[in-house]
Amino acid sequence: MNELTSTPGLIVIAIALIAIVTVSLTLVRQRRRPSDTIETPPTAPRAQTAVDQEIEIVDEGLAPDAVAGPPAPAIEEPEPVVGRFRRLKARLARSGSPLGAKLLEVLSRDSLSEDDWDEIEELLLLADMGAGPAGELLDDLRTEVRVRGLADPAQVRDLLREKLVALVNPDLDRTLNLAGGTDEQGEPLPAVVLVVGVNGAGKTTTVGKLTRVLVAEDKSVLLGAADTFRAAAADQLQTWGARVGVETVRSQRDGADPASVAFDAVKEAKAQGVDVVLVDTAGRLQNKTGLMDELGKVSRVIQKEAPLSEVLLVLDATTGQNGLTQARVFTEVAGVTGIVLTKLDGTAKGGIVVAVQRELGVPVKLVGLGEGPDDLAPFDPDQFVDGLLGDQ
Ligand SMILES: Nc1nc2c(ncn2[C@@H]2O[C@H](COP(=O)(O)OP(=O)(O)OP(=O)(O)O)[C@@H](O)[C@H]2O)c(=O)[nH]1
Repeated sequence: MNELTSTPGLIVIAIALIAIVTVSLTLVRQRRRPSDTIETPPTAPRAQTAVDQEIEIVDEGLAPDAVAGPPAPAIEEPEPVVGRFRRLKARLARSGSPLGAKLLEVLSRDSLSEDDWDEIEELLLLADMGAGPAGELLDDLRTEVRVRGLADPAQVRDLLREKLVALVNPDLDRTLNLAGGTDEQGEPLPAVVLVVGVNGAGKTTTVGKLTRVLVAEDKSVLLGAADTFRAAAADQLQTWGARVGVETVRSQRDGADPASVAFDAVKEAKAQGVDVVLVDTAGRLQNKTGLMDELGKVSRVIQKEAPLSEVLLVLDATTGQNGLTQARVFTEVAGVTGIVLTKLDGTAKGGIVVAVQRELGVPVKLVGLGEGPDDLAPFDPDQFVDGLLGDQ
């Protein structure tokens, strides 16, 4: 009989096969990234607290479920944040801003007549800069051109650039406050970023893009889907998170109390010791009182767990001056600390940056320049003005 087919031979072969399979499986498991195996933490029933009473927690579906997720797709690596604005600048130029080519065309005329100056003012107004800032810019420019006797279009253009940068105000602090602070025991708390704004402005997309920015900066992140108005919004957020291995706390119930979800998200972020928790909210309340009640409650309840580090108001740049009225309500109600101006790639109204900051007294901190996952950039006044003027 052949040695290999003898009983001891078969046993040796079987042992060798088992050993190979075991070693292979171990190697595969080790190679898998930890975020592929995000699991739902067990949800122990919790005792009713004062906060629970205020927010009338309906336990079913509200606990950190919540941290479930669709089957994890391959984890993506977000683009580095440095240099993003430079990459996206061309989109501003392509959006056909009247502050760009057309303005420069007027400025390059031999000597500027009264009609030319009127045309310049009209272009500034069309770009949604607002009557106040547009008038100031025009007066300043006119005076300086006359006093300095500037005739060379290139010099006038440089002066315009300088004045535009000054209007956008490079001195404002645009850094995101992501310092989490500590609790009474000196334990670190997560930074809590609340994201507010009217529906359709791009809140969920912005939270998704911001998650990627933070992941690219090696921060640990947790998401809270407090937009409970629309179940699809939570799904959308969860998908954004899952793409970069970030968990989402959400309710499984349509119309659950947003404050309750926000509370659970911050509580879970504390328990997990993550750096930043981003809370997405709904923006479709009909009136100011309703909005005030809901956002007030969300922010009060969050602060029982950790202070708010940032309240970001997401504004759609394409709504121009009309969006400002709604924006004002949010700033009154929610204590906004920074603006995210979305869809700047799709508007010829870049002047809205100036108007928004003037009207609301809050700096634009981030801008959305496209629908791609990494099309969100920290706002840079110099690069922005260059983009408007069509400098690549
Ligand atoms: N071109 C462009 N589109 C954007 C940008 N930001 C968001 N969008 C699009 O705007 C649309 C609305 O975005 P959402 O994030 O769903 O808006 P939302 O404010 O969360 O809306 P609700 O959940 O209904 O309150 C989506 O189609 C986004 O892809 C941007 O910077 N540029």
